[in-house]
Amino acid sequence: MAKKKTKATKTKLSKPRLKLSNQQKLILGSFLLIAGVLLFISFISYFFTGTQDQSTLSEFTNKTVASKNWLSKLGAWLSHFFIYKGFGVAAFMFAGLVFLSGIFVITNSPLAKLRKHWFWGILITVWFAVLFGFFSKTWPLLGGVIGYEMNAYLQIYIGKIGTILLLLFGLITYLAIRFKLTFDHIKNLFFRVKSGVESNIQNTKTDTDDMVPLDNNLAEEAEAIKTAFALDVEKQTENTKQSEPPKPEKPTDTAPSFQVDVETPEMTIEVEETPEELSETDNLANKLVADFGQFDPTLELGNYQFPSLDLLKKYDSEGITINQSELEENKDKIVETLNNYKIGITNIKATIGPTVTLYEIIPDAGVRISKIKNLEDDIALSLSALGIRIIAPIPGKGTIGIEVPNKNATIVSMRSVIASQKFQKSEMALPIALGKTISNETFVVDLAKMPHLLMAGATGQGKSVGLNAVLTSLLYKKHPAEVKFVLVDPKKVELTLFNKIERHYLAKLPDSEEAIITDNTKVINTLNSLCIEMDNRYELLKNAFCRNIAEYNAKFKARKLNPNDGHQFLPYIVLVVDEFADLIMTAGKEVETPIARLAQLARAIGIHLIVATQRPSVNVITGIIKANFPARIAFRVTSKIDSRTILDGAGADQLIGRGDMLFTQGNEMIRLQCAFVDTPEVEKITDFIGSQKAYPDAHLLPEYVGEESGTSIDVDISDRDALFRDAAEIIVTAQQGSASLLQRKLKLGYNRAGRLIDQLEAAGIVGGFEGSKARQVLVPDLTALNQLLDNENT
Ligand SMILES: Nc1ncnc2c1ncn2[C@@H]1O[C@H](COP(=O)(O)OP(=O)(O)OP(=O)(O)O)[C@@H](O)[C@H]1O
Repeated sequence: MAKKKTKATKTKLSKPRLKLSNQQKLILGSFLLIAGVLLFISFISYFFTGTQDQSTLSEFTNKTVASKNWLSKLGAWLSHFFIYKGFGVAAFMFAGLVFLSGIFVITNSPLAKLRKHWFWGILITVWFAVLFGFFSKTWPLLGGVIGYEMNAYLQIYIGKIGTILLLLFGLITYLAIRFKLTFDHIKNLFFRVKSGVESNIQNTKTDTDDMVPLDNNLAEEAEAIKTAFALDVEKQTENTKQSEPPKPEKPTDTAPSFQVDVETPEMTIEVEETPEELSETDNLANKLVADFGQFDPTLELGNYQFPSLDLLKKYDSEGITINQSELEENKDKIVETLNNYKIGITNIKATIGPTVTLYEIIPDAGVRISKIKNLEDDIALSLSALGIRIIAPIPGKGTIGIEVPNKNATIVSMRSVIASQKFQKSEMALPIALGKTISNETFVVDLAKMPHLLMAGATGQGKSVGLNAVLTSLLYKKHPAEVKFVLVDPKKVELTLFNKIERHYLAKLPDSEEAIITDNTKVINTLNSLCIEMDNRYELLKNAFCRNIAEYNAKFKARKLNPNDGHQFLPYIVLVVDEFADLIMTAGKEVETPIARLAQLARAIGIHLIVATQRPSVNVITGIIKANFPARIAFRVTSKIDSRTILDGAGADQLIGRGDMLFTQGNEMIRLQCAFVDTPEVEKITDFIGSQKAYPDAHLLPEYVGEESGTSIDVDISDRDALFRDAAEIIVTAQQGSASLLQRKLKLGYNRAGRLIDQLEAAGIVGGFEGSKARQVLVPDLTALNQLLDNENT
């Protein structure tokens, strides 16, 4: 907008203006105004006094000879010059032009416009002079000498008809250029005149006309079209600046309708020219964007600084070093082992990665691939190395790959992947720099496209580092307004550092104190709250006619969605669950159901899940979870079965650990070295972000009222759980009214334990729900409990 304005001013400035002082302009302007008026008066007077003044013209300097002109001698001379010797009546145009010039000078209007008026004014004058030249013999004053001479000159060369046609051509050209006249306008005018005449005829015949029924039919149709295009008719009339055709004096029902019917085909052509109309909301949105610019979600933390690369550590052992002797040695061993089994090779090529080197071989014709695949252990034995993986064949390459770990692995630093062009220039919604591939290329993926990530690996193989790498990537690329994390960390120590950025990047339940969830019971509430958030977001998307969060946010930024209707900019939400196995063990279905629901539905509304587990067994990673997590990362696992569970194939058991991983998004498997980010680095980053201005609170998720908070529950004695008495005894003995105690002691799921607590409350054994505190136990000891329960039964 600002740009547009400056442009407009520039164009205005470039138009020539008079370089005079304001006083000089006033003097010159008023002189011209007066001159225009004087010319006009003298011209008028000329028609009354011209003939009498003829004789005085030659006596201009003679003071004794007076002129009859209203402006005396000067008037007589000027009018004679302009009208008689000049252009006849058309000379009035000069009076007008001089007067107009005065106005332009005084108001300091652009001279270019004035020049245009003069140009067209002179042309009109000449045109009229030539036209009136035809009548010069009878009325010489009409066209003046110039008009007469020009007319006569043209007649000599093109004759009378030619001159008339030339004048007509001049008229058409003038109208076309000045008033943008088109053929359609002429046609319209013609039809109007024609229909006007016809309607007059109709008027005289209406009483007796037996064609009325037919006309009525036409009339109905025409009436509809007429209403639809009423606006256009008006517009056309204005544009062409033609005078209105004679209107029928008092139109009858049939007559005017018939008239419109004739016009219809021309109207249709005009419709195509009509610019597309914007809806009211679009207009308003455009106006708002023009006034305030696009909505900027980052404005509240406008001064937020992204962490700099210096916060990340540089490692000495970075960069690939080629150990030629190691390469040769491995190559020889591979060739030798294969030869021992009578497998010939036509070609061998090595690609050195940060942790492993890929040897690509092309076997002789006729060698079975499965034969090489079966030699995995033999090759591993001959190379005396862990983690040999054979990829036979490498998809899309027509070679067989043998991955051999390097003797000295190089660290892939977080700094190197964050600094890479690929990451810095990525336009992804949620870019993650995972690490480097075997060909040493930085590997960047979009979490929003995955859309959820499952991570598994035995303890100590790099899962936590992997999670940190994911979170760090997002911190380096996304503003606090654009992404929020929900962190679940049952181990309580892995993600604690992120507490420092609670008010920038974390989301939590309204009543919870800690943003990072470490208590398994709270996870259920959070997951259910995320489900509510998901439903709310779907509602918003539906109302905004958007299919996904990106479309919705783009529309919101363009101010097409009204915040008063509940619309708001939606940040992406990334839910990170560490130690998923632990959660499933303690809460079972109660966790699985909302996780599966989120995984199934949340992709479009910007909630993405990252679930990490140590134990990738089938009762943790159930079929329903697996089906909804197409993107998986496997660090080293201990068994082939675990590898199958997580990757649907072997391979993860052959990794070498320390961040060596396999990544799949459903199809091919990519071996990567995970970027390494150490705890002090994460601490520095979170310190840096945490020290900056933050939002007043963490992003609040919708409130979820869990089952635990149920108030008055009347439970029938006969409906009590079979374990009711046991539960009551445990609670009374421990004097602690908590569901988790029952879960532990009775090995129950959360749901059943919660129900038991409700029943205990109804029986008056424990008190009401008290938020995060355990319920009060109302029965002091087992004797009292027995008494109470016995009394109930009688
Ligand atoms: N990408 C990596 N590059 C180099 N070393 C790594 C990498 N990832 C992990 N390591 C090494 O492995 C160690 C263990 O990693 P990490 O703490 O991530 O394991 P984990 O799988 O989370 O274990 P646990 O499940 O017990 O928490 C790290 O302290 C580090 O020394």
